[in-house]
Amino acid sequence: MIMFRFTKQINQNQELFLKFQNKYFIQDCNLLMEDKITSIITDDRIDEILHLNATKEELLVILNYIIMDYKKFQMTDKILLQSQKMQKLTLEECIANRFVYLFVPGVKNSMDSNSQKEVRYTYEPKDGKICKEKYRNGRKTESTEITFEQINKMLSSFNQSTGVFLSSKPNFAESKFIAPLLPQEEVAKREKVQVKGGQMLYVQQPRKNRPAFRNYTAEEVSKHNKPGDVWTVLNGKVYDITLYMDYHPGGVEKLMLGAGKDCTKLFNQFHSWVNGHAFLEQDYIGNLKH
Ligand code: HEM
Repeated sequence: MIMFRFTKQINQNQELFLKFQNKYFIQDCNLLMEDKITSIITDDRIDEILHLNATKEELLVILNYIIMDYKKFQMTDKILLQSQKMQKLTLEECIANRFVYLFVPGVKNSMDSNSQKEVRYTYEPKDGKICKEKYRNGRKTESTEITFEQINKMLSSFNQSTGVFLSSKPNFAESKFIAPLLPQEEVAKREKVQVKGGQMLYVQQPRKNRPAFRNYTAEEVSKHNKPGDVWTVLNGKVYDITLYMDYHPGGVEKLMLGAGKDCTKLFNQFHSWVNGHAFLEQDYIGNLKH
């Protein structure tokens, strides 16, 4: 089991110092083992790459993806990869050297690398795709498959200097139907609200007056934009999210921003890692007509 392990120190300049060290560990005790898992431990979460069958290229893409996600989450581009001797390294060199430091200046020191992280992600390359799973307090909450192509696309549209996806820029020509993005400060807050009940309760709700499954125009969708009758479009699919309103961890107010609109960009601005369809499958009422 290989652990790429970030541990953290604070230097004199109060900079967060994540040490990414490819040593051979058994999780939580420093013993040698076989190549199995690449773990990346940061402040808020632990990322594990199950890379028994992964090529170097796949490992590189996954690491890139995690670092991008971390930049996005921390709203920073200030992550530096350095060698033991403080020389700047590329990610490729890091993988080859199997020893690298990650610097994230200006982030508060809150990590205890041994403590149980609330959020854990695992990545497993399988048949040309990556199976990404999310666990919250040990319980699996999401499972998504991402292709390498999708990741490469995301990486190329990721604006390294602002931590924002370039493709998320509002297009004013279509802005009437596309829910507008929110300022970065708002995204950084990431407040969760108290929801009515769990996903199970939402799934079990009786569904009445469900419209027929068909293709809808943007205009038709836009009429369903009031509390008690809310539709939205996510990745070309139309959902009646009236019932979901009370179960959205980000709250009703945020969800209403996508009411009667295409919320895909807004959705990705806040949580591109969430598999929206998995949550809303029951309220999938059709596709958007182009
Ligand atoms: C329409 C489909 C949507 C679904 C199925 C959905 C689902 C979710 C889920 C599952 C979470 C918890 C995420 C986690 O624990 O990592 C979440 C959180 C959140 N969502 Fe949404 N969401 C939707 C739309 C939106 C939109 C349009 C916004 C726009 C402003 C938004 C804003 C938020 C915020 C602020 C949080 C809390 C912070 C966070 O967990 O990052 N969501 N949503």
